[in-house]
Amino acid sequence: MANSAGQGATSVSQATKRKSGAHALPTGFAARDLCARILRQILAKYQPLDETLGLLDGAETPLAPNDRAFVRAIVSTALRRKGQIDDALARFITSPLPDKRGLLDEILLTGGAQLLFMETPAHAVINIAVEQTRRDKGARRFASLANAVLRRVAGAGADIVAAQDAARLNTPDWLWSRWAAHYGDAAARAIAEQHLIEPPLDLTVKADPERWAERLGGIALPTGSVRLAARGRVEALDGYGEGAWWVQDAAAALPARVLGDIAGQRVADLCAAPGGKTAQLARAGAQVMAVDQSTKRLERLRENMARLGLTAETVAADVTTWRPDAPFDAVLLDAPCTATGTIRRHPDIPHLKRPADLEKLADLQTRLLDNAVTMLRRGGVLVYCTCSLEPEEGIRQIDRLLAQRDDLSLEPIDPAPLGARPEWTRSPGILRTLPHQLPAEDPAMSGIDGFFVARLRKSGA
Ligand SMILES: C[S@@+](CC[C@H](N)C(=O)[O-])C[C@H]1O[C@@H](n2cnc3c(N)ncnc32)[C@H](O)[C@@H]1O
Repeated sequence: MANSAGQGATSVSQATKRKSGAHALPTGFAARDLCARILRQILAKYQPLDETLGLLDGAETPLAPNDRAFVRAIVSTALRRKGQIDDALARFITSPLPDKRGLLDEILLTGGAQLLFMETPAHAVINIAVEQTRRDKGARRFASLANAVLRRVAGAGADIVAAQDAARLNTPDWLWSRWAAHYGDAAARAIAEQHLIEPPLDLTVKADPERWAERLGGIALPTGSVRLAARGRVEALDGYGEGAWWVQDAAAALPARVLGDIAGQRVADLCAAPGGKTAQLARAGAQVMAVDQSTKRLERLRENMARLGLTAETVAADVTTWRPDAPFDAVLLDAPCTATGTIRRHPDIPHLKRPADLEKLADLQTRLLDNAVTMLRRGGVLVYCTCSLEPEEGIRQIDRLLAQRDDLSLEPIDPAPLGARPEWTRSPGILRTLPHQLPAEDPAMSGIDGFFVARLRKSGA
């Protein structure tokens, strides 16, 4: 990882100098400038990280691959560690700042992430941050403040970080108190600690996980996923072009398998795109109908299936109202949710989601689930899942459904064929993973997304 002053950016500085006739920008300016702009989009405009990274492609002068990776690393660190960075910066900002201060906060956050967590040389970080401040109309008057604050953070940063409660500071209060109430204080802390660790890459392979693990330099997990510490473009990894595997967190690979043997069955994959679970169902020999309301995301699903050489019928429809021509043998509903179980992979989530989002999504899940049940034949199996840690999006949906319908019952999930750990299947018919529940000696190979999965059967033959 390029963590020096941002290799590859010299050409950007020279080009800018030639164009404007102004003095040369410091090496690495373009990368840090993009970081501040990306962070602004996420923190002030609530745009998801994946979408803001599109700014990388729209850059006036394209960034070198090293610089692109550096931008991703800074932004991800800034989001993951924002509570700690803000706490460190605040110690040296002695008087309140006016509301109008341009990109100052994002520039300081970009600088703080590098100084405190990325071992980037302090002089480069501070020079660039001061130049960014000078060039931003709204922040210009704070250039000497940026200089003084970042210098002090550079000097005292290691001691400050050593004394901080990292898990607590980086977790919003509302999420911390919900997790403590539902899972207990120790689990809430363990979850938050796992979020600080950059997660490994998990793959679902069509066959032979042991051989692929060896070929790719990773490990085969007991669940059958292949886990790699590898970084960089997944398209460049062995087996991508031939469609031997797809990217899917080890927990995300469990719900489709909870359906059991589905070979030859008609299976509905509801809220299917981009198709990680569709691929599993098709690979298991089912006739799959993949339904999603987003035509754009369904297009991606079709591309993914084509690369993998797998087939599924696709339908663009709203699953809260859609009716199939005939009932299905099995239904998988992977409902949209707050995705608080995936914070380690998406460190923007705590900065984007609010309690009101939870309420809205829980209501949508209720409507999706109620309609999904109507698509199931008598005697058929329904699997409901979300990648959320919040009970409203998991167990409470199932409790409500069971209280309203006497033709459905929870059916025990056998952990053995799933390679599931005992703590994931503590109540019959429910599987629940928490982010810290797949420990490993090497922290970089640890963790699993937080998923809720329920298996229900409709009575009758
Ligand atoms: C959690 S993602 C699904 C991930 C997918 N199952 C996979 O494994 O790759 C949720 C999906 O729900 C879709 N969605 C949201 N509301 C919907 C609705 N009312 N009807 C159909 N699809 C919906 C979104 O477009 C999104 O693709």
